[in-house]
Amino acid sequence: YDTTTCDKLQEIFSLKENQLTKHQCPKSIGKRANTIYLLYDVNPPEGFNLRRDVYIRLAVFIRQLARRKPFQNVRLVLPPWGRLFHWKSSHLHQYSLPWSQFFDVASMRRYAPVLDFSEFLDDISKFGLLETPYIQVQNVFKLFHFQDMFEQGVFHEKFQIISECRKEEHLHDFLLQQPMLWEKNFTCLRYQGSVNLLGDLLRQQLNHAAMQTNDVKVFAILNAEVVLHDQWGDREFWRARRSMRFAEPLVKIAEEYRMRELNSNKALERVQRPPIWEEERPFRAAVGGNYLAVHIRRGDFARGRQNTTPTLKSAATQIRARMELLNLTTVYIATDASGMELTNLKAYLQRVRMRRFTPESLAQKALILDGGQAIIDQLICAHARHFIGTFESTFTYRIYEEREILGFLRKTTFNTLCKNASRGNCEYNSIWPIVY
Ligand SMILES: C[C@@H]1O[C@H](OP(=O)(O)OP(=O)(O)OC[C@H]2O[C@@H](n3cnc4c(=O)[nH]c(N)nc43)[C@H](O)[C@@H]2O)[C@@H](O)[C@H](O)[C@@H]1O
Repeated sequence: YDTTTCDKLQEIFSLKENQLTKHQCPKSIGKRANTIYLLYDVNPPEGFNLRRDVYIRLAVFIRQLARRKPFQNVRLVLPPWGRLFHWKSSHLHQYSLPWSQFFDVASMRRYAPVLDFSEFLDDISKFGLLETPYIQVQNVFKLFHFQDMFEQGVFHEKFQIISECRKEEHLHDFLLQQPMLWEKNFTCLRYQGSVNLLGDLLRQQLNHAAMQTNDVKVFAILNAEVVLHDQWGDREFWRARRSMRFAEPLVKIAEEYRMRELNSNKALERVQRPPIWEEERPFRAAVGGNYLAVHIRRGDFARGRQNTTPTLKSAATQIRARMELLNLTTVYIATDASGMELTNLKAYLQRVRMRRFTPESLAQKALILDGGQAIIDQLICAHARHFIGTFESTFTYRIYEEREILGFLRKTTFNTLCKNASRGNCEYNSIWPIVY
């Protein structure tokens, strides 16, 4: 180490009382010049599956940014999962969860330089800050949409500082609840455009703060869902998406369930699943387990989207018809329906072999949590012979994507439950095929 670096760190983190000693200033600093950590978070009410899409926007951006000076050491920090609105099991601890609870972060890291939040804390501690409770965030940007997206009918990419902005009004964001983060500046920003515009914002910040050698900077973006994809559905999108493999324990539980309850296994399903995503190739010969899978979104959809969400009776009629058409005798139901709704659905599906995953014990539920249970549902739907989803549900979209990666024929995947069983005026989800 050199003492100038240590002095600089002292200054960056304003460690007035907690002076760094020579021993706290490790050699590793010299190897990691100009490290920039980009933290982000999404509007608290948004659900799990939109959050996955926001991650892809940022991962594609960070991967490309890391190729340019002075961003070679940029890191995207994955926001800890706060308690999501749809995670109803109030007896479970579901705060500040790492992404490794649900995803294979090592696999994601082979696409873009990402860190789970605890890894970020470890990383920071390498800079001799282990003893101090705070990590200084240089600037937190809270994003807002522009009121008028089109100036004289034209959509321009732009951002603009909102002068009246009170931090106290925005403290409910999960990220800001991490007690060790301390925001030096808090800026509200109107933002319109693709994620690449964030590159301009960061450059502007670095110009202001004249980045020194061996400097460390931490920035945070709140409401990152405001930034748009650079290119939705292109090769890079799909590479980032394919790198988001689920955590192994969840994959295992889904596999065991398919074997036990659906008489299905890998050999029968014949899906594409090489050990690493980088080995996946264009493939359209997956067969899938001998069952129909249906995602029936209820809850807020049943209340607020009545024009497009079928009643349970209508859904059951459509399920029966499709099973007859495909000569299938088992249906797997993924749903957020209440106990009462499930009883009704079963009544409408009498004499149909209907299956639904529930954790086998309290211990298993405590291990997988509500988020893991939803992922297991998605995995089981992804491996079915045929799938039908809910109109405009991101939960359904993620299953479509998973099936595209596994290599199913499109007609077995991009199906939508109609409002009415007669299928007149049915609204269908769009088809976004995989690109390699
Ligand atoms: C319109 C928007 O739609 C968004 O929902 P949508 O895209 O379906 O999908 P998500 O954003 O994931 O939110 C739905 C959440 O409900 C639970 N859920 C839904 N379907 C299932 C299921 O089949 N199995 C299990 N286990 N859980 C399910 C799960 O926690 C999931 O993340 C909402 O998040 C927004 O708040 C908003 O309402």
